[in-house]
Amino acid sequence: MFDHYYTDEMDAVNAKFEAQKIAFAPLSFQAAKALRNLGILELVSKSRKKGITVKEIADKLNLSEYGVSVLMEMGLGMSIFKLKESTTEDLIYTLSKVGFFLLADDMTRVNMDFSEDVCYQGADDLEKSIRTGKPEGLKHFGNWTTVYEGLSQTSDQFKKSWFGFDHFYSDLAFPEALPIVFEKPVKRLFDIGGNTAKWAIQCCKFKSDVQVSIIDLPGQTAVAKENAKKAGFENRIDTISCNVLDSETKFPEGANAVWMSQFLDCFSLHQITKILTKIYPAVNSETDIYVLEPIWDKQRFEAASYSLQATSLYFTCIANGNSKMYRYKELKDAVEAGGFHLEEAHHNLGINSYSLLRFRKK
Ligand SMILES: C[S@@+](CC[C@H](N)C(=O)[O-])C[C@H]1O[C@@H](n2cnc3c(N)ncnc32)[C@H](O)[C@@H]1O
Repeated sequence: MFDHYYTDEMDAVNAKFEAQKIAFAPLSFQAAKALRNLGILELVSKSRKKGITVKEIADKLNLSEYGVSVLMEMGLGMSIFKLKESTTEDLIYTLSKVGFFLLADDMTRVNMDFSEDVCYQGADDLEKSIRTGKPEGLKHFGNWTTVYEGLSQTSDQFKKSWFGFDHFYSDLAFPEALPIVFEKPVKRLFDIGGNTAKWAIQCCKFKSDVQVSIIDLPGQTAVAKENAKKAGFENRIDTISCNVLDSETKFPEGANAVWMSQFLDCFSLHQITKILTKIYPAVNSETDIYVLEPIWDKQRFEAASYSLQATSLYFTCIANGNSKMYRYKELKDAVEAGGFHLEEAHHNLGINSYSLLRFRKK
């Protein structure tokens, strides 16, 4: 945990400023997005140390000086721009470090697109979601109980930002997870929540004799099957369509390893234990159960913890109404309550500090 989670050292002047940032957060978010999407950040970046005026930006981008001025002034307040000392009447803007990250940092881009295309409208229903325990914001996209039921039917823009977000985070941890999982011989691996088959395909490329079964909802297994075929692995990757929460769902037997990446965060702690209780009879004492998750109290950087804390709210108002990004102990305890015990934990996988946890039957 970061030290300042325990202390309150900020002076009142700065604390009041922080409170205003929250009070105006919807507007500042939209301003930053407009600065990025209208090409203003890029133009200011290209002006380098020389800097650029509102008039120059307005002329180059064919926008009104009024429109550019309100965005630039808010950007100055948000520390996206810095002013250059000048003798002229006009303010001369340069790009700050914050502006650089908004323009060029992948994590910031992926988070902003996800906030805009997946979360923004539904965030207005957050309070209601907390009261009802349902993802009240999901109705903006379709009439589903969870986002996973409708994922394959959402708009291209929604899918682009949802998958961009999902893949950005887990993809970076996969290369470091592969040698750990395949340290021991794995002939058959079950990938629960295997989604687009990204992990399954990487397993097949990494190990020439592994067979992977993807277990997921029907909309996702159809896409996974297609992707496995395109990658030339249709004989080594099969799919099993099911809802893991249905009472009739039984997990197949015969896996040396069970893999769940960014999967358990789709469920409440109670449901996590229930899923593990279902896996229990399908595995033996030699089967390794792998859980790959970004855990907010295991992050090296505050920006990463903050991203995860914010992602939890997406689960509340859009995804399902009852899950979140977990703390290490609560996640470990929920899995262990299903009849397993933790064998090893690797933290800090990939640049986003994923945790890879290996469990076995008690
Ligand atoms: C966040 S994605 C993770 C995808 C992938 N494992 C990764 O690491 O990028 C969660 C996956 O779990 C699946 N899922 C969610 N609820 C499910 C359920 N009740 N039964 C089966 N699969 C489910 C979703 O369809 C989705 O493919």
